[in-house]
Amino acid sequence: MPAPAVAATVVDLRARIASWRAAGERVALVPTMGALHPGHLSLVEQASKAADRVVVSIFVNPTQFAPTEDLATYPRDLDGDLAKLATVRTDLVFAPTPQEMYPDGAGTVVTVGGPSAGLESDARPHFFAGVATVVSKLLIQVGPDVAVFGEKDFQQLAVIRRLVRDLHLPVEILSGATLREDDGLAMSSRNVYLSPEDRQRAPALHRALERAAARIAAGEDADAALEEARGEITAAGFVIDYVAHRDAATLGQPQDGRPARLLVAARIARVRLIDNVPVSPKGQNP
Ligand SMILES: Nc1ncnc2c1ncn2[C@@H]1O[C@H](COP(=O)(O)OP(=O)(O)OP(=O)(O)O)[C@@H](O)[C@H]1O
Ligand SMILES: CC(C)(CO)[C@@H](O)C(=O)[O-]
Ligand code: BAL
Repeated sequence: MPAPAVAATVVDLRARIASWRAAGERVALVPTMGALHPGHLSLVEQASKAADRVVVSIFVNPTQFAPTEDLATYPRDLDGDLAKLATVRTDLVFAPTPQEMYPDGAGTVVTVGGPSAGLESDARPHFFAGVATVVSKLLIQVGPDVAVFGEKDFQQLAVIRRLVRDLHLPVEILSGATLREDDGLAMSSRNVYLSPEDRQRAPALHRALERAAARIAAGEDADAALEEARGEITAAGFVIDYVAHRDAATLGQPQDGRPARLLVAARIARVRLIDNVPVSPKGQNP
């Protein structure tokens, strides 16, 4: 397939989408920060099954980075991303500049309650307002029927579902399963920061979560299972931000009989990784 067309301005984006709308076509949006990997491409494939036209946004959103974080060094490779998108059906890439997205004087911030509290917000207090603001803008700019987000960013997914619900945005949010490397490490654009040694250690995150989830599902004490997971993750060389057992929908405390999730964020050297796995409700284990 040829490389997809690129729109850099909201005016151009809207003109192209208007022509599809005039033909009665359904539109899907896949928001990304680029440096695409197979996990992103799986979301694009899911989008192409749900709509006639697929828009992928590539924008490293400055408002979700703290001044101490990696905005300047975040991997960027638009040409490489376009070549990867040519292998799946993408009709349009929206790649705005920061000035296009946040024109001088832009001062509107979207904050979401509920699932934003705790976890990522404890380590990155600025994060969800930045994400909610840029995702609101993208949803308003594109006006898609569906938008697809990855379960890898599980709290982000819950925040976006709440944003869409609370603002009555007319879009269906779909989620895509986490694609993993063969050794279980969740694919992530930031994995390129890992040294070869830390790359060897990194699958410990997923292994520890899976073990703890199996123990909790088998009826063992959740606090003990989490403590053992923390020990394994620390032994692999990570500094833990959180290892948590939460209700999968609200991200509040887990409730008996409702789907739950184990979530982790941890740092190895200067690289911060996140991951999560499901826990089957009691009585529903294989
Ligand atoms: N391994 C994966 N499998 C499926 N979806 C993913 C995966 N990694 C990221 N995504 C999803 O892709 C979308 C864009 O994410 P983003 O561009 O931040 O990529 P990322 O790999 O998560 O990068 P980062 O290293 O910044 O976390 C998000 O909805 C995210 O949840
Ligand atoms: C949703 C998103 C594209 C907003 O910048 C980003 O947080 C991401 O890539 O997960
Ligand atoms: N995938 C989440 C984007 C971020 O960490 O900024």
